[in-house]
Amino acid sequence: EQTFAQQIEQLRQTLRYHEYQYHVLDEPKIPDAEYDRLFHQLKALEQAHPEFADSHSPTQRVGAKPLAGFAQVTHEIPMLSLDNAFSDEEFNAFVKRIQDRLGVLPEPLTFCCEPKLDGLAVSILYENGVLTQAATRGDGTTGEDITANIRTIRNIPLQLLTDNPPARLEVRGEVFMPQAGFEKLNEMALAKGEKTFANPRNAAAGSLRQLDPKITRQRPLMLNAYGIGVAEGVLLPDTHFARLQWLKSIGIPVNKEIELCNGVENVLKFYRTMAEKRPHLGYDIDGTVLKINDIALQEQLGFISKAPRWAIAYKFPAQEELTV
Ligand SMILES: NC(=O)n1nc(-c2ccco2)nc1N
Repeated sequence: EQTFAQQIEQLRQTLRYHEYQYHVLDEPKIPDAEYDRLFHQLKALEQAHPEFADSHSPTQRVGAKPLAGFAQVTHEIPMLSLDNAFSDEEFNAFVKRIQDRLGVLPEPLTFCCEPKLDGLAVSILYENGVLTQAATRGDGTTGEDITANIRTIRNIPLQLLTDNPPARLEVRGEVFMPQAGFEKLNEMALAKGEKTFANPRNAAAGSLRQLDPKITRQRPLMLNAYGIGVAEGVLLPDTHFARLQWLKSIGIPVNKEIELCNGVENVLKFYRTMAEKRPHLGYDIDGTVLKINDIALQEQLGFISKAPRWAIAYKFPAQEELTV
């Protein structure tokens, strides 16, 4: 005979497991109706026994009342935007710049190749395994706190699926709206005489900027992780691809098209393959993102900050504040 606390905890674990199977592995073990039945059973138990309330329970996705505005969040590690290539020549020039900068290079050079989802970049912070904050990319340094809205996205876990979670883990990824959900949303908007969205990216942006999480919750949004920002209390794998696999293993959804390519020819083949797949992926992509897989090489290469390499500001010493 289980206590109510044990029943509640067991249902929470069971629901987290099935969310992982469905949203991360795409291998549901039970029909949706069974999941819904368990979900409502947990909701009823939690309502009958508020002493066991837990904000990280799978039922706690729509919490807060509408916000008056969005707080600002400063990214500890800037979320910089990507440089672009529009031809094989430009990609080859990118590789040549790397070779010139690094001198000796492993041969072949391994790239982690990813579809470039056309959504909104976000940063999601997990502290001791629980989701505590989420923010938009903003200008790369400062974003908007959209924690309440991010919590409503079904494939984002409220708690990491691991027994020894990192003290702090910042997941970076793209929130997007699949095409089918976008079309259904616009149909409903038309039927209700409301404004429609021009494309899934605008729909995703508009849905994340809702001040009322109850509205965001009704929008068919999804996350695909593509990187890690802050990571404390965990030893991360030393390649990007292995880091993405690790994220997937602890419950974070990662796009299934991502693969490793050895050498420029295979990278360009991935690019052409993704171009062919593009019309029937079910979500918008606007290209591919091709990353050096080895983290040590990434760190050697670093970032070209937004600042131009050709100008410098020569400042006067700070003036003593005039005390009035
Ligand atoms: N949008 C998108 O799918 N992205 N964006 C990155 C990225 C942005 C900065 C570093 O990596 N990676 C992927 N797959």
